[in-house]
Amino acid sequence: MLDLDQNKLEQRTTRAEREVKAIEDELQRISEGDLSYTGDPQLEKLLTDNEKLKHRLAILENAIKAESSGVSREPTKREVRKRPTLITDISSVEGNVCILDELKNIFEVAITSAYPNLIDPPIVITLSGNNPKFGDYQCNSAMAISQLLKANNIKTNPREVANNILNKTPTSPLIERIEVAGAGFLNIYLNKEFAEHVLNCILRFGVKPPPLKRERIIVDFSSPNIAKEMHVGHLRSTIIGDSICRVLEFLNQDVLRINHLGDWGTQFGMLIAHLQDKFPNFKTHSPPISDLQAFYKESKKRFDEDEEFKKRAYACVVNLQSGHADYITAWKLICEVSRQEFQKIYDRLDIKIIDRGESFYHSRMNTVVKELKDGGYLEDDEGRLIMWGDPVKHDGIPLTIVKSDGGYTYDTSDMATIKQRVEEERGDRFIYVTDAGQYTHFVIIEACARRAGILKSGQKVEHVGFGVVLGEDKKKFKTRSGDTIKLIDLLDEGLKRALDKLIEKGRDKVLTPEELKQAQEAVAYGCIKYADLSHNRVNDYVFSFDKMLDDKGNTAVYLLYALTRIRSIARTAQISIDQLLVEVQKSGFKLSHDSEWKLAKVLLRFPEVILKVSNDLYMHSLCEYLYEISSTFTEFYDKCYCVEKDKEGKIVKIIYERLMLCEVTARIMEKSLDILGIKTVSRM
Ligand SMILES: NC(=[NH2+])NCCC[C@H](N)C(=O)O
Repeated sequence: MLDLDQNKLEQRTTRAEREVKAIEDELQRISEGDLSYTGDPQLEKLLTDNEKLKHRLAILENAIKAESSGVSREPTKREVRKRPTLITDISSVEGNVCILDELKNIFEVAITSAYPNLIDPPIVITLSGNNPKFGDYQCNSAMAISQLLKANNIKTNPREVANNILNKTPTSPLIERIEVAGAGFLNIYLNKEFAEHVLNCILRFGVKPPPLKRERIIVDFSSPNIAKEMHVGHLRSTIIGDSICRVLEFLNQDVLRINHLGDWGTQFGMLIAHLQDKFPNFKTHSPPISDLQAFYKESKKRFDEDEEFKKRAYACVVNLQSGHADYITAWKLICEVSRQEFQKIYDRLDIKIIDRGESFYHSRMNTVVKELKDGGYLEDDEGRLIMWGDPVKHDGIPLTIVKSDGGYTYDTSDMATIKQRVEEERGDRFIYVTDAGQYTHFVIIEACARRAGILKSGQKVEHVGFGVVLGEDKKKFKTRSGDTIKLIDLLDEGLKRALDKLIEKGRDKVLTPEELKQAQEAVAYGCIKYADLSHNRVNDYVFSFDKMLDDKGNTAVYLLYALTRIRSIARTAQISIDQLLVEVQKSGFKLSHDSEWKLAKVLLRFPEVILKVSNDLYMHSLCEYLYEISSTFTEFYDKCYCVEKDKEGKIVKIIYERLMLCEVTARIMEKSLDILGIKTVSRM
């Protein structure tokens, strides 16, 4: 009986143990991701698909590894780049040729034919700097290529690579010769004949832009807020934004200049309430608000101190938002007063811009909010609706799309704005010029717009940020009494200081009153713009009239003087541009003196400087270039006389080539100053 029981018990134990073992095995397989035990056909299919994908992934990973280590292999069809078309004949070249780009093309051809199996080899061309020993430009690809080859167990050294590249470099009318130097540099010497031809073209046809694919570019700049002051930050945005538009317009881009005025928001509630009290008949008689800032301050004071007023202000917002006619009229009146103030600044600085403030997007905000809601992009956060740029990582801060009271924010308006610019304006490039503090705002706007599919690949968002303006004491820019400086007052002071400077130099005695006034304005506004543009915009900058009106160093005054001096050379020679053209065609144009050649090479760089600036939007490179032209010109003029006079001051000889260099220099300087928004004068 006992035996029998024991037997049964043993059998049951073994069975149980077997079952436990089976369950354990299954658990093990499941935890390793193997679900095959289920026998579900759909799952089976997914599992095989998964296996296939894993295999594919391994192949791709290997390919990526091979590529990043620079392994050379047969390039795939897609990787074979279209061979660039090179310039073969000088006469086909015009004055707008970008030498740097052509050299890149030449060396792309050379390098890809020397190393056909290298995927995406580095094509590094730079300006050689001041030492003529290193040529005019350099190709520095040999070192990097040699590294790539070594990583792939191909024994070589940079000099050998440089020589291989040199052997494959096609001849070009741009290049006189190329030398292998040092550790494998390729020093490139430009061809004088080519330079002479280009300068001749500029003389005959003017300064022409290098070709660039036309894009629709929306530049959002200036953008002050209604009823609040337009401060020095907005001045920076205005100056930088205008100059960016100018360079893009010069390059034949389709530019839309937008003033994204802060013309919508809760501040209008108190402004309207105050308007109703102060000017009850505002609907029939335009209210004489001369100082909107003071008006703003008064209404703010009442808003903060008077509960009754506050309630009315809120009611006004509701009425305005719902489009009540009287409230719209009041709002328009207030906006108009501000606009007229802003326009005074724009007129003085010669700024063209289209007003399209936040209110323009009022109804579009509803649409975008609905779309974002429907798309499942919004999350509830204690009653607010927020959107993350990255829904998984939650990097940075999210946008607040709808506030807990149902209202919209700056974020909402910028989402509606970017959607309008993509879908209605059909923009390719979206540029925002604001203080550096708004950088993250635009990063998140871009991320959210991409996430929501508003922005497509190929469409670029660029935030052009800038630093704070400081006073000479390196503190926040304020008046002596500590008030914020009104822009109009600042411009007036500029005018006064410019006139003082001109009188100090005795210019009032030689210029006509009209010329003096022109010079005064050119100097005043020119120096304010140039001081801003000539610094790397991301840095804070110290606003100093003394520094910007200095006629030595890299200032507008120095450049404007230099330009008038160059212009006066042809005037003393009494040679018109037509005569100059005839003479130059007769004698042929030859660069002989070293200083002429040096100046010519600087002038030839204009297209590459313009293309660089239009791409990175750092205008200070153009200012540095202008300063380089002007100092190279001075060096040339010191060494090379253009007009020879006898003891009595009678002209005995004119060197036309040199007058021509003067003319081309002046034209390139004028064009550059024009791009910076600076007016030039013929006499100063
Ligand atoms: N789309 C934009 N958010 N543009 C910039 C607007 C600048 C804003 N009004 C300010 O004063 O700071």
